[in-house]
Amino acid sequence: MSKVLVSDPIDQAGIDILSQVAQVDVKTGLPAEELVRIIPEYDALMIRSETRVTQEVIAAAKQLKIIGRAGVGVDNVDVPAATRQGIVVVNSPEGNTIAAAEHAIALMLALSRSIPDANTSVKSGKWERKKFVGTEVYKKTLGIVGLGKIGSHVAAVAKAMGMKLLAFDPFISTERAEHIGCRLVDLDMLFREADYITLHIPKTPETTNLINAEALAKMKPTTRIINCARGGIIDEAALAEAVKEGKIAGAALDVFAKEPLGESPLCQMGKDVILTPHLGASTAEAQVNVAIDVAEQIRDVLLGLPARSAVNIPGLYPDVLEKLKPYLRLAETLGNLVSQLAGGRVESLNVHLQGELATNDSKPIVIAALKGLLYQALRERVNYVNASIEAKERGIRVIETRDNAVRDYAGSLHLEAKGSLGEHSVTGALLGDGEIHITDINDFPINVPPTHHMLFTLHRDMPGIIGKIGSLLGSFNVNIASMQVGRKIVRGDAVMVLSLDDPLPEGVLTEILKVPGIRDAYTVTL
Ligand SMILES: NC(=O)c1ccc[n+]([C@@H]2O[C@H](COP(=O)([O-])OP(=O)(O)OC[C@H]3O[C@@H](n4cnc5c(N)ncnc54)[C@H](O)[C@@H]3O)[C@@H](O)[C@H]2O)c1
Ligand SMILES: O=C(O)CC[C@@H](O)C(=O)O
Repeated sequence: MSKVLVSDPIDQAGIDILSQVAQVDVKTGLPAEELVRIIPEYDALMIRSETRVTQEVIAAAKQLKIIGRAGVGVDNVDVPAATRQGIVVVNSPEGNTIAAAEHAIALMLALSRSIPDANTSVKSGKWERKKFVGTEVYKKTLGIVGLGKIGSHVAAVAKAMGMKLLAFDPFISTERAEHIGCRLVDLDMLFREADYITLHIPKTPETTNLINAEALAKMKPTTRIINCARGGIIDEAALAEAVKEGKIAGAALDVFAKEPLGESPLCQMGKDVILTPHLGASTAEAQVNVAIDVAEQIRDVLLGLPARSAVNIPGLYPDVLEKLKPYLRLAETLGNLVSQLAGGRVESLNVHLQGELATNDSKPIVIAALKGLLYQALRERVNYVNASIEAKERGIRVIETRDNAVRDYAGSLHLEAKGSLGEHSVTGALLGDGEIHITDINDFPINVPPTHHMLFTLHRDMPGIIGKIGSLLGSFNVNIASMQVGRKIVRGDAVMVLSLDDPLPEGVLTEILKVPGIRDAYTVTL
């Protein structure tokens, strides 16, 4: 039975789903070295934002197939290291959108009306009505940085509260922004004009310290900043200084460069700075959503099915996969076959998609072909996650061409590989019942299903040659299951394809190559 480690607090709904297919161990708050020590026994890891899945953890995770992040941000996972090791990383892109957006709105209102300090004041027996005079958000300008899922929901709520909306998002069209009710502006203008600035962007090299001393200097003394996105997007020391000196009016932060925050100048600030401990996603509803979403994906991957929100493999959604599955098998088989014909150290792979295959998203097909191509070198280590990276690292040039004209088959795939045994090509198609057929080898037409042990020869089409190969194999006690010859012209060059019941014993290939008329011979295991 598979084993899943849940290393952060996850809603029981997720644990229940995982328990259907695996032994689930919930061990939260593990020190880093303890996680490295125990991770080798697990097939899946489910986390929220606390667990740091570092390169060291991944290197130790010899059995791990999937890391599930019950939330959006995967910045606590070393995704490139996971990809390299063939581990799928999945998240829940939408499960906590509403929770995070509502937290940003709550912080904006709490900041405007000093709610946390007013609450503390009343509870301490005071009645300080003058001290807590606030400001309204109605008719104020809200600058939204990042107009994705959360930013868009914040925009909808803010618009309903009568706010004017500016937005900065270099990846969103003006039409989309206008549809949401926002005017797209550059960052400089947003900094200068907004009364409230709310951040809803990922932390990337471009967004790290986006709000620094220079940016803060452009803002109005009445500006308030809300960060419910990621720590590190704001330079916290510069922010504390700006609020202290009255360069801006205040800030409300849910996320920090280092979490837990611990000692920080921000903790010394009064009512104009509000801090929450990364609570954006912490609603009962969001926790159920993300737990179910991610647990279902872990369950599916453990059962050999695709994940719907993998961040490190192309979108193999179940419906797409269902349609493509036979073609993925075809691509893998042909990739494996052509790699054995071309020999080790393949330099280039040309993937030519024909007929209905040319009209589909080709990325999964190319990946499947690479997975097959690398199988001889990497065996079970190569999968859909790391095939492209492994091919790139081996310097394999991948060329993709397509031709949507339908010929003999609805869709067929032609692979050409250049390796240490020269250039070789194979074509394959699916028959009506989904059975794979090899329809061409090195431009010689054939029609054979792939089998476990195969022998291919290139020879001169002449009387007696087939009989000689048959007798030779017989003398080594190798049983031939089927045999077919493909030729372009009579008594010209030809290929012979034999399906064998047994692997070819050592030395037989050398004997075959000695048969007069045989130019080349290859054994293949599929
Ligand atoms: N506080 C929490 O608990 C909590 C909860 C959920 C999500 N989040 C965080 O909120 C953020 C937004 O999440 P989302 O679901 O809306 O993501 P999303 O991918 O839907 O939206 C992000 C938007 O940022 C834009 N963007 C990227 N780089 C940008 C840049 N340099 N400048 C401006 N815009 C840029 C993208 O075009 C996109 O529209 C993420 O960082 C996520 O991790 C935090
Ligand atoms: O796990 C959490 O509570 C935080 C989640 C949030 O930061 C996210 O990126 O989804």
